[in-house]
Amino acid sequence: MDCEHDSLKAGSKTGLKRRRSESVLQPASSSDLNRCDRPAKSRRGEPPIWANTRQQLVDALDWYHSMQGGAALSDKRCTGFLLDGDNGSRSVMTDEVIITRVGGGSTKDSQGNLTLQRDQSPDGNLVAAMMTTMRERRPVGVIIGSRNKLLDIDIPHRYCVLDWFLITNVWSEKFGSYAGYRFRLEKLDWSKKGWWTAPDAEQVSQASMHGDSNLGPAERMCAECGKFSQQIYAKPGWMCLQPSCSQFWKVGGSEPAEDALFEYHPTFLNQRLSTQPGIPDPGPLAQIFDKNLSSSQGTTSREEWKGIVCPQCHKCIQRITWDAWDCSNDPARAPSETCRYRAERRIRAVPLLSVTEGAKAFRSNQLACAIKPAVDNLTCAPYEMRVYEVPGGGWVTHFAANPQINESSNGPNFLFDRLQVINLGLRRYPLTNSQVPGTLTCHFAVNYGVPYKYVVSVDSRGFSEAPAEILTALGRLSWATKIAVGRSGGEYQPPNELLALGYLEQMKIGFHDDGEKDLGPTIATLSLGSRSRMFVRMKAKYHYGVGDKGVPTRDDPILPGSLKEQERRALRQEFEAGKLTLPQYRQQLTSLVGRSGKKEPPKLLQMELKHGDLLVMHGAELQKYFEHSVQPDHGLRFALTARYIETTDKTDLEKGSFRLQEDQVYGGL
Ligand SMILES: O=C(O)CCC(=O)C(=O)O
Ligand SMILES: [Fe+2]
Repeated sequence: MDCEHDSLKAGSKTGLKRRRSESVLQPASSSDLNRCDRPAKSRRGEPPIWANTRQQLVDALDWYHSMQGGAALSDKRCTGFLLDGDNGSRSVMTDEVIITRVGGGSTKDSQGNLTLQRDQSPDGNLVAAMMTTMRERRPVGVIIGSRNKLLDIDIPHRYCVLDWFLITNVWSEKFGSYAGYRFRLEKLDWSKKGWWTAPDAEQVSQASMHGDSNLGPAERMCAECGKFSQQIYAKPGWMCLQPSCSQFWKVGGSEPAEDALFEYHPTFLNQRLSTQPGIPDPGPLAQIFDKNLSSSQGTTSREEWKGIVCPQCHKCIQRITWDAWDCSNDPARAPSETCRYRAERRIRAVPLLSVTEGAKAFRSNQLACAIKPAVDNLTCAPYEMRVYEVPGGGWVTHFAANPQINESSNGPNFLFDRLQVINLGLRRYPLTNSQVPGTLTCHFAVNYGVPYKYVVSVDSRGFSEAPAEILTALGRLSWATKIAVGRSGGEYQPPNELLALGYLEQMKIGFHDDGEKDLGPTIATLSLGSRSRMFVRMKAKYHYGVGDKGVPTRDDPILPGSLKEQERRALRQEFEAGKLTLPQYRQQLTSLVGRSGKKEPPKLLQMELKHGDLLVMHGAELQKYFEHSVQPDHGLRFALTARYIETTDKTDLEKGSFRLQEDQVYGGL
């Protein structure tokens, strides 16, 4: 048995006591990232896989698909677990065992500690998945984050993979006033010490390696409920762990004091369950191989833009550039990183027919629309022009193409083929307002002309450096913009910026607006390749009139079609007439809309964008109060979007100026 753990003490509410250093660990805060109060111990080795951001892990590891929270679930099982800052009280980590909280159902108190707000249910997704995974004895990949304080080593990177572990126990305990779940993880392979252990840590004894049968079960039956509970703690002693029992979490009839000392029972801590037969072999934590040794041509499949583990430095690297995996191309790269691994991948050109043929027609409800378009088959024939007037939000004009348009010289078919062979410089950028720092867009982008900074901050190349195809597209976009704006009586401003987006399979652009401060009110897009669906909806804060925390939206115009529009207007009038105080107005508004600000507002427009189609959004309100998203559904797609950006910056103006060749000017067919 590994004696190191014999008298391991779990912390009281104020922290954790551990025999090695007897120091008290305070809850981690973001300011003490990577810093310990005592000198860090040296460690035996390096992590087999690591990452700087959460999305790097998620992109490269099949078993860790979770952008928030600790547990990664798949098919109602837990496949991976991240131990970062908030482990909760009584958590411990030894060389082979981790005991921590299941997580979920908590909020942070004023000191940043996670506290439960209600009892955690055994039927909740997380707890149920933990239990199923334990019962089925499925190995779980474990990652440690640098905010974790359970180990007194310097954790070398923001996220480091530990190893495969087994969930051996899941049980309930009391945290403050509520019952929550905790679990015990045991390293699957004890034949090698983990990289995180001290270089001089004792090797695991033969008895522990094979399971120590002398330990015997430390279980007792509760005299009150008749159910068995394991003895987790030597101090304060055995407790019934059935939350429904009146004796739950009690020793001798009363609950342990807030500052009681908890000491794990050696039998519980050192039991070895991972030697039992029937545990599936999880294989390697990731396939690590040099992509330079496989084909240098890629496909447009999802596999192509997954992350890989760098064969040289073992960092999870994302597919950031269109045509390479490049370890140095990491926006979160630390100054100490020197790896230059790069695997070039040209995406094999796909014929247009492979993305336009064979798509199943959308069902009518997939395109059902609250707003009916005015259809005009004459003005721009053979384009069919569909004009949607969005109440309170301007116009969306859809120019639906046909084969005659697509096959014409310099037309959409030609552009689709060409964009696949020229080097556009497409790459993924970090999202600016993401909740999880470092999250990259789910599409590739490149900006030409005046720099455009809204959705993502994209470097810009001047139109003088742009491939001819970009200017050809600009000619068509200018034509559509002029017609759409003219029809709605607006003032035409020629575009000076073009954003090209590239979508591989399963990529998309989520809901966003294009309402940058200096951005003109008109945005035109040319779709090439895979068919896609575009959605337009009112922003939640205007649809509901309250934000997701229930606070009324400032300057809410109460748009036509917004939720409880009439009632909201009446309430507003009462408030403005002084019949309601501000708190009364807020309270009545919130109860009127049912604090539904978190639910997704309904989609007002659902349009099918096909190869060759042009789409123009016109009206500043369309960007201010509404948002749009696009979901390609059948493979490779490019979207070329032109805008007018107001600027006085000389360099930017120069970047945005262009002259079209005669064959790039477009006047319709
Ligand atoms: O892919 C598209 O069609 C739309 C792109 C878009 O919304 C944008 O570039 O802002
Ligand atoms: Fe957009």
